[in-house]
Amino acid sequence: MKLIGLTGGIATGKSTVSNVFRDANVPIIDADVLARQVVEPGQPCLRAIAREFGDAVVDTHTGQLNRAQLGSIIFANPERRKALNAIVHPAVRWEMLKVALQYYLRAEPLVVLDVPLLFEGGLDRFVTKTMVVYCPKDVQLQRLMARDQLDEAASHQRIQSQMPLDEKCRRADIVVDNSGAKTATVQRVQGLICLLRPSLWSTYFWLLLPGLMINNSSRWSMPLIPTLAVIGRAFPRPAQFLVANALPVRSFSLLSRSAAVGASGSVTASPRLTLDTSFASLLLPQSNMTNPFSFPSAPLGQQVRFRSYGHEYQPSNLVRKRRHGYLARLRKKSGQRILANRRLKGRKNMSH
Ligand SMILES: CC(C)(COP(=O)(O)OP(=O)(O)OC[C@H]1O[C@@H](n2cnc3c(N)ncnc32)[C@H](O)[C@@H]1O)[C@@H](O)C(=O)NCCC(=O)NCCS
Ligand SMILES: Nc1ncnc2c1ncn2[C@@H]1O[C@H](COP(=O)(O)OP(=O)(O)OP(=O)(O)O)[C@@H](O)[C@H]1O
Repeated sequence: MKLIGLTGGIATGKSTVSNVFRDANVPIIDADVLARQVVEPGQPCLRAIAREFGDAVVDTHTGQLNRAQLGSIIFANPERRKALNAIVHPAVRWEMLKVALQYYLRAEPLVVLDVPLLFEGGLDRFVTKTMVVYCPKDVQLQRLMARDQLDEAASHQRIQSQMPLDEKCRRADIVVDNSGAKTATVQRVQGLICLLRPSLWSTYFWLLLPGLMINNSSRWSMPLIPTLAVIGRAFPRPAQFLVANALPVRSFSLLSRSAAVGASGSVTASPRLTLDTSFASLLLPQSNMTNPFSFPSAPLGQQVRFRSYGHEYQPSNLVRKRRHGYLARLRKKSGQRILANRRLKGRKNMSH
């Protein structure tokens, strides 16, 4: 499993980048989300915070942590911040480890660890690659002030509570420039995702490795971890990390025979692929509505020609798409590189 450590300065755009990963069906372990979970009412961390900072930081009516008040205390005082980190960080790390293990057992090839304090906490040692989201200081300040409704002094305090962004960029394996428009960042990250996705073989190799290390003489240890992975896949992903929409809707020309035809005219071959009927109708022979694979959009009794007949050169769209289509490109490393390059160049069409 490739673990990408995603970090950056406060409000430089980590969530914006992690959303691109999420849309590409890459699981995210979000430290900010976990840091909120471990201070829910009734959690030991919340009791420890109340002991350390006084009951005033807990809302008497709801029992929730008063985040604005605690924020104003810790961002103004490095000692108090250290005290809070000492309470919250061990619990967050434990949660991160548990979720990462679940993803490992599910044989997820690529997982993102979104941690604002990745370098400060020394967690960069445990990830395969570190990725820093960068934007210039004045842009960062403006975005932070606008998003959190903070004045300039308070925003400066928050920025200075973290390692300088330039230092993070120096330590990073990958720097994502988010100083321009969001769409440019999204395209850049989509290209990176194609390059970062490990091949099936390397995923399988890393799954096998612990089995080999446990006992390399036992023939049962080899398939142990992959078997666990298959079992793990049977369980749903941890609820908070469920992906809202797996893949962007796009046209695929490879129709499976089991494709289910929806009432709206869209054809779903699997939960991950949505087929555009306007495109697919060019490729499938549809004789009439009694055909179980016909489209609701085809008029009753109308014959739809699959191809024209003649003696001139008639390239098959189906064969072309099978050889050079999007799915064919995804299958090979070289194809993935082509897609990544086209994304980076901002091409409108990814493939044939
Ligand atoms: C102080 C708290 C209550 C303020 O809550 P608030 O809702 O205003 O901010 P939120 O949690 O959304 O964090 C916003 C950003 O602030 C920065 N930040 C948060 N905590 C810290 C910290 N201890 N040190 C430096 N920066 C921090 C991060 O960049 C984070 O993305 C909260 O941030 C907190 O509990 N922090 C301690 C836990 C922590 O370190 N979280 C960061 C990830 S582990
Ligand atoms: N390229 C961009 N152009 C304009 N606004 C942006 C861009 N990227 C992010 N923003 C805005 O900047 C703000 C901060 O972005 P985001 O929440 O993604 O940062 P973050 O690094 O996750 O913040 P935090 O450290 O607080 O978790 C948001 O209001 C977001 O809409």
